[in-house]
Amino acid sequence: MRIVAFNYRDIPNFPQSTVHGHAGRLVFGTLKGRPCVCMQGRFHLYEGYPIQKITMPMRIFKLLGVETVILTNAAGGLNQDYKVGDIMIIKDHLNMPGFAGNNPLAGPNDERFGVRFPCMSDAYDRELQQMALDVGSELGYSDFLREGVYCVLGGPSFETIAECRMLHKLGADAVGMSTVHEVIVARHCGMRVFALSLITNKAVMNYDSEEKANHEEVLQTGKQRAEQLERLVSTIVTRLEHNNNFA
Ligand SMILES: O=P(O)(O)O[C@@H]1C[C@H](O)[C@@H](CO)O1
Ligand code: HPA
Repeated sequence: MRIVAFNYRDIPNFPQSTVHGHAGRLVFGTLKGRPCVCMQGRFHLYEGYPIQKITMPMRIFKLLGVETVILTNAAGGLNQDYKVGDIMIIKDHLNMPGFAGNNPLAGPNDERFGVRFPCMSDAYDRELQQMALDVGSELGYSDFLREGVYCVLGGPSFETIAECRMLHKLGADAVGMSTVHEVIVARHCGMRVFALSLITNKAVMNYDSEEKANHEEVLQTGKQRAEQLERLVSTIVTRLEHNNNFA
């Protein structure tokens, strides 16, 4: 596969990755003939960026002709059935910063991209979720493939025990610090969205627990599952309809 990569720092007005483990490159290439653009590193509220800046790449992708966006993240497992290393297909989200008014679409609506009040009940494409389940089963991943609700918080501090218990009660299966803002902007401008969480750690829910969430564990679990995640995502991409949905 021939690729062309650009460092974020060389792209005018593009935000810079500040997180360890996020390379900060935009990579263009083809996957079995399908043109793709990949972000090696995304942006987070906790890096101090305004929410519109975090999500700016989505609008750039729309202008480049992208039709399908695939997002992946690391998340803490709230669902007690989840194990570290599980891959969760995101079927819905809880947008906590949004509850407090921090939504990437706040402010004047840019009609060139979409409507003032976009629907979010269909944010995560159901056909792509089913395709991921089918691909996962063909690849032998069914034992660690899940479907669930992702909850975004602002970070960077990990959650307290009381917060984890509350989020679980509210219906979240996993908690993280990204993705949802991009999903909202991608859906606003009509791109199809598919998203996955890798459960990199178990959220601490119990006052007797000795476990402590930490970024090293997140990176380590990411490395352990990287190959399988890559196979899952690349197989999904190669099954997207030709001339229609390019990631
Ligand atoms: O995939 P993302 O960037 O959402 O990963 C999570 C949130 C923080 O960046 C980091 C914390 O360990 O993992
Ligand atoms: N909480 C929030 N974000 C995360 C976690 C977590 O436990 N793990 C990876 N990203």
